[in-house]
Amino acid sequence: MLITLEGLDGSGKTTVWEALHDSHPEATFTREPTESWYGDAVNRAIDDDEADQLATLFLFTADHANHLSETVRPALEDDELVISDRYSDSRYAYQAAALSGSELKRPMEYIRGIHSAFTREPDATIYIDVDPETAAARSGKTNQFEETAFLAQVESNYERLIEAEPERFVRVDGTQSPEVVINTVEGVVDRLLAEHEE
Ligand SMILES: Nc1ncnc2c1ncn2[C@@H]1O[C@H](COP(=O)(O)OP(=O)(O)O)[C@@H](O)[C@H]1O
Ligand SMILES: Cc1cn([C@H]2C[C@H](O)[C@@H](COP(=O)(O)OP(=O)(O)O)O2)c(=O)[nH]c1=O
Repeated sequence: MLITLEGLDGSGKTTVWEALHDSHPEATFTREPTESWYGDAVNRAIDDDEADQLATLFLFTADHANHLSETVRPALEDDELVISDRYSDSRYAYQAAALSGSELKRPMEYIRGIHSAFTREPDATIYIDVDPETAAARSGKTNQFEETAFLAQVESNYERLIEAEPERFVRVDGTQSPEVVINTVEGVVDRLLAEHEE
């Protein structure tokens, strides 16, 4: 089973993902951008304010392809629980925002289209919900994607994704204390696993 964690920068995904290591030690924990050289290339683009946004999309997508073949698909074939800190929805939300106003007419549809031929949809996605102001403040605005106005566009893209597939998403209020958010997500993962095994 593939469960992904999504949300704005600073929503608390990594805090939750780390806590899940203790509550669900049997799972395969992974993330995007990955630790591979493809992920290194992605991180160079994230840190370059002048990076071409279409080129950046393809770097993220290349990293995703390698992530699928090296980590996600083999673990799923072994019937493992895979928990990924960010996954394809991050592209649909962030790169659609980064490419709004570009030559692409419908950036989100385009990005979904290039993924659809090869990606593996998550079985469930936990969306950690915080407002863009909280997200920007918590993340410290260290890169081009962490500005409040940009994150507001990303947030509305996530809302479009949730509206289109409400059955896949589980929304968790990320403005609660870390303890409450962690307990809630651990409970959600247990429920999803139980439903998956039915
Ligand atoms: N529920 C929370 N309430 C307040 N601060 C939080 C909460 N969860 C995480 N943080 C803090 O916010 C910052 C970003 O958290 P992090 O887990 O790295 O978020 P993300 O991976 O979504 O960017 C960190 O300093 C973290 O300690
Ligand atoms: C995976 C992914 C991340 N990003 C952005 C979100 C972050 O600003 C940055 C790095 O991701 P990440 O390391 O997960 O940052 P954070 O823990 O702060 O959420 O890359 C995209 O724009 N598209 C993507 O597909």
